[in-house]
Amino acid sequence: MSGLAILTAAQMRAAEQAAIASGIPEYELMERAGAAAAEIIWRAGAKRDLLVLCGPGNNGGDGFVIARLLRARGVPVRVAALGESRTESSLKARAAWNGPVEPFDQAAPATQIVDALFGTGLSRGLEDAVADRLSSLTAQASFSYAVDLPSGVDTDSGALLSHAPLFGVCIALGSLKPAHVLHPAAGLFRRLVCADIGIVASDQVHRLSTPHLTRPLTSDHKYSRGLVAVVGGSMAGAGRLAARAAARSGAGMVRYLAAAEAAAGLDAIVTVQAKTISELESSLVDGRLAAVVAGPGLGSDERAKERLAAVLACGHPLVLDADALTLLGSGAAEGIPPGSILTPHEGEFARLGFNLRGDKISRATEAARRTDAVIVLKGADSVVAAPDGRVAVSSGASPWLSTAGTGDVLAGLAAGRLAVSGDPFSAACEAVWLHGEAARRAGEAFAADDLIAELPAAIASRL
Ligand SMILES: NC(=O)C1=CN([C@@H]2O[C@H](COP(=O)(O)OP(=O)(O)OC[C@H]3O[C@@H](n4cnc5c(N)ncnc54)[C@H](OP(=O)(O)O)[C@@H]3O)[C@@H](O)[C@H]2O)[C@@H](O)CC1
Ligand SMILES: Nc1ncnc2c1ncn2[C@@H]1O[C@H](COP(=O)(O)OP(=O)(O)O)[C@@H](O)[C@H]1O
Ligand SMILES: [K+]
Repeated sequence: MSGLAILTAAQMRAAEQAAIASGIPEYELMERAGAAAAEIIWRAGAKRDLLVLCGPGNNGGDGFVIARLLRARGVPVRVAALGESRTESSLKARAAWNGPVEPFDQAAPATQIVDALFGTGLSRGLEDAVADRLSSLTAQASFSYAVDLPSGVDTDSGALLSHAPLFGVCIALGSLKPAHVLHPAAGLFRRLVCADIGIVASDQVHRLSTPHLTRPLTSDHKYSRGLVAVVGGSMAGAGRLAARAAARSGAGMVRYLAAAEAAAGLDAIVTVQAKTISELESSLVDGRLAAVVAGPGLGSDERAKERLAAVLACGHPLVLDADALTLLGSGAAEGIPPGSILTPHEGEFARLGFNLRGDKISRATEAARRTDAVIVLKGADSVVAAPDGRVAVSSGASPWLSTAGTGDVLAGLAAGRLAVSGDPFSAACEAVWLHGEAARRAGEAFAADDLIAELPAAIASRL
């Protein structure tokens, strides 16, 4: 289920070198990049007047190619450069443009603007005057395009090294980079297009793609489709949200292991009284259990700790979220059964005590390696990392998801998908995608309960 590859700046350079070694000259890659970007711009803006802003490196070189090719199609093109070109290929592209080049700080606005100032080679923030002018020219244009990356973003972390405007389209060259999917950088464009320039990239790290789901077989029964248990705690509502999401995930059966008298809920969910530790332990002794969810509403007192210990000892694949993660704390690296999924948000991730720095993809990857579990590091950009190094990054989910209880829904959904397939990485990827799709269908100002109601339609869309 891999999607578009995501390469760091160094991996991109290595892929570029491999392409060059295979016989494609570096300048040919620049021509391909410029041609692909020019085509996208032509389709969007046709013959509207265009200003191309070119930087000193190869990103600027791409800009000169874009300018030349669109001029040849009859577009009124102006070019403004930030100083001299400094690379062999960009010098060649500038010479081939063979037209006037205005100083960057004096360029007048245009209907369309192309930011080809900096791409993957940006090593520090833009000077204030440059960043301000880029923002002002972009704000005045009706069509705006960032070539490869919006100038000012850190390629590998998605951090902003200097402030940058909002672009209409970002044209990623050759492959995606982390900044195309990680916030805040991923919020700097309305549309993302990836132009193929013939670079071969590993998709070990990729953008989350739409899953391919399957219908139950005629030979299936409720246990073969996957039995999920949700461990209730002191805040029963959160556990019930997880249980109800699991019940609409495609799994065959859901048991809710109640810590108190169970309130009425979805009748299809089998409520099992599991108030005491021995009741909980015996309810977890069932070889048919394919996934157990713990954490939503579990609580953080002594009783919660004992319940979590019973869950960790049961041996079934787990989905651990919320209070379970907080209780695990720095003990997360030990004792998690194989094939499990952990779904922390950034706060819970910090409490897991790995003391990891750096970008979100690297931190999630390292945590997956240390816990031997799939990590879903949630947020506006959710990173799903497997212990073997595979990573899928989701971005573009509805910000309306930032409402209480949606994480509980994700945990239940992940457990349901895990029970269906038994594969924790694909289950986590499917859950994140379905969660985002359900949010899209739920529209605005929804509650977590509304998200659950949309799950069957989200699943139906991928059968
Ligand atoms: N990889 C591929 O396959 C392909 C890549 N291609 C394209 O190449 C792009 C990468 O090109 P690139 O490496 O030349 O870097 P780029 O982003 O143009 O900038 C580097 C220059 O900027 C300078 N500089 C840095 N920060 C600065 C600042 N704040 N303010 C001022 N200056 C600053 C830096 O100087 P220095 O840091 O050394 O002082 C250096 O001179 C990539 O994004 C894509 O568009 C395609 O052509 C085809 C295939
Ligand atoms: N701004 C946002 N844009 C997109 N998705 C978001 C945003 N904020 C939160 N989410 C998603 O919503 C869910 C929130 O989970 P969580 O923080 O555990 O909330 P809760 O504990 O209230 O259930 C996660 O799946 C997260 O990825
Ligand atoms: K750029």
